[in-house]
Amino acid sequence: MYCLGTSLLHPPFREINFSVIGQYVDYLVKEQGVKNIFVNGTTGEGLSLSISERRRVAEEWVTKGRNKLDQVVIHVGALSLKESQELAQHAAEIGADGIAVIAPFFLKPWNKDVLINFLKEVAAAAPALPFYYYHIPALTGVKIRAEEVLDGIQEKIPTFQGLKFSDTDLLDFAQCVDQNRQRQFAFLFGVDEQLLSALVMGATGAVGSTYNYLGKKTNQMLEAFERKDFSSALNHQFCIQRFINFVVKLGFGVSQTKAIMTLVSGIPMGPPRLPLQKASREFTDNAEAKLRSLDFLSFNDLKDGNLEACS
Ligand SMILES: CC(=O)N[C@H](C=O)[C@@H](O)[C@H](O)[C@H](O)CO
Ligand SMILES: CC(=O)C(=O)O
Repeated sequence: MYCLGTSLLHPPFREINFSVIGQYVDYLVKEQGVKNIFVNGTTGEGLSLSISERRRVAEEWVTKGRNKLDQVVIHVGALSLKESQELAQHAAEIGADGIAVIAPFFLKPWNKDVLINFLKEVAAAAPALPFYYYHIPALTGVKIRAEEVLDGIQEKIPTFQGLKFSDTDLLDFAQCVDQNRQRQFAFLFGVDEQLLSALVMGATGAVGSTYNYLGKKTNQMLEAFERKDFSSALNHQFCIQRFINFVVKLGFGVSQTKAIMTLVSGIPMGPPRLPLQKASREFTDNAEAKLRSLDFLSFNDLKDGNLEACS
């Protein structure tokens, strides 16, 4: 069974608008079929929030998601080990389902052992919570291969539950799977445009920004893959890629995700925080036209004779 996590939260507005989180939960569950949430990660600008904001955001997702969501995993990574531990402990107190941690990215661990020592100290602050290592080398600058990090990790971190792998190195990803076949780890893939390839390599789930608004489409791909209908799965992946490729060429990142999600869901995600800049009007208009042409934003009048439509 695959769990399709979305990455969230988009803190709506520069001052976080906590009041839309309940609506956001309902939208993801009902409209996108997404019931696993990854809070305060990349897309949620977790590292741009203060510690007290991170705590409140986590609380709000856990509370509003109760009896609606399957899992709420809180990203608790920080440069300060102490803050990271405090967030881990808080996640346990509020009843989150797991915690995830990125590598510290200013003063960096230079080898696997040092990185694991850091992760271990965070995990120990929440000894009853499943722990995920969030591998995102392009953003942290910590390039230690995930396959190395996983080697022997369970002995060091007894709560180790899995990997969130946000990198395009499928050799590294596949080796993580292959070398841990006897263990019940979760292998969550984080490059949405390549998810199908990762599924072939043994991914057990996915966490990504586009599942906010392409969750339903991605679920169709997961279902096709599960019933071994690989040609349909590939068609779904191509459709998703047509959109991602289009926005990547315009310049795609966290700000643009917020703009698209506001457009598609109608829930105001607000602008990002500095140092990010709000997506331009031109970007949003182009992205909207593309979503319509692919029928990701369904408008009946477009369906007839639309060669590009994906649904
Ligand atoms: C670096 C980054 O933000 N990655 C996101 C999550 O991990 C992905 O969901 C990408 O936004 C997506 O794959 C499009 O490239
Ligand atoms: C996209 C993602 O995985 C994150 O927000 O961390």
